[in-house]
Amino acid sequence: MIRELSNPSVCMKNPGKVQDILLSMQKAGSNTLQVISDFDMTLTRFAFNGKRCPTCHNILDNSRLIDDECKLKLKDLLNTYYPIEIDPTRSAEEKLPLMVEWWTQAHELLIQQKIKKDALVLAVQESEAKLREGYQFFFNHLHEHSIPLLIFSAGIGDVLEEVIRHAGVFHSNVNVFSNYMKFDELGVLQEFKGELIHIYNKREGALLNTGHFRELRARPNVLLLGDSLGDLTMADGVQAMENILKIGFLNDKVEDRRQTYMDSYDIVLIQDETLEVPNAIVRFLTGNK
Ligand SMILES: Nc1ccn([C@@H]2O[C@H](COP(=O)(O)O)[C@@H](O)[C@H]2O)c(=O)n1
Repeated sequence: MIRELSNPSVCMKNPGKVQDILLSMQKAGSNTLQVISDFDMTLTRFAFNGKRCPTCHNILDNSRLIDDECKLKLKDLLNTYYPIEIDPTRSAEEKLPLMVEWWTQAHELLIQQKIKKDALVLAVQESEAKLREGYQFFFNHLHEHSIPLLIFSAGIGDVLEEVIRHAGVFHSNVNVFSNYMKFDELGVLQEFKGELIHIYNKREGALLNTGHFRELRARPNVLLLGDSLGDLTMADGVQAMENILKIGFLNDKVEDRRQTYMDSYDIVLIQDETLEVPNAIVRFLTGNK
C-alpha cells in the first residue's frame, strides 16, 4: 500500500492494524487529520556523520551565550540525567521526578546567564541543529493541505521556533507548545513562563481546554510522531478520537528498547534519520496529491 513501509528501518508489530488505521484515516479525508509531533530527535536529526546533533537545550548549552563554567555544569547535568531518560530498566514513575530535577536545574543555570532574546537567532544559526531529511516536504505539504501541525516539545520554545523559522518552514498551520522564556524590558531572560513541560507531562487534552486549539476538536484522526515513551500521551484528551497512528523514532539504545517501542508505537523507525516514512504516510492520507 505504501512502498516506504518496506524500508529496512521500519518495524511493525501488527502490520494489519497499521493498514486498517491508514485506510480508515484515508477514507475520512485529510480535513479530519491533525499531526501532533515531538521536536527534538523526532523532527530533528539524532546524529549526522556519526556525531550527535543538538537538542534545543543543547543549542544554547553549546553556544557562546553561555560561559565556560556554566557549560561544564550543563554538560554534567546531561551526562547524569540523559542515561536515566533512556534507561529501559526504570519506570516512568521513577524517572519523572528526576527529569523535573534536570529541567529545573538546567533552566536555573540558563537564567543565571542573563541570555539576551536577540542573541537566540545567532545561537541557532551557529549551531549544528538539523531537521531530518525530507523536512521541507513534511512542513510544506501539511501547510498546502491546511493540516494543523502541533509541535509539542519539552525543549525551549523560543529556540525551537528559531530553528524552524531559520529553515523557512514556520508556516501558519504550525502551533508550538513548549517551554517559553520570559524576558524583561531590556530583552534579558528572567524566567520560564507557565508550567514546566518535561517529557512525562505532554497531553493535548490540557491544551484543548484553553480554547486556543479549538479547531483541533473537529479533527479526530491523529498522526503522532515521537521518540520517547513520554510522547505517547501527546494526543490524550483529543475529543472523540477516531483513529491514531503512532510513529516512533528509536534512535538510541536500540536493542534494549526495541520490544517496548514495538509494543507502544504502531510503526517504529530504527536509526532512520529521515522523514521518508512519515512523508509517504502523509502523501497517502492526502490522496497522493
Ligand atoms: N536540560 C535538558 C533537558 C532536556 N534535554 C533533552 O531535550 C529533549 C526534550 O525535547 P522534546 O522536543 O523531545 O520534547 C529530551 O529528550 C532531553 O534529552 C536536554 O538536552 N537538556
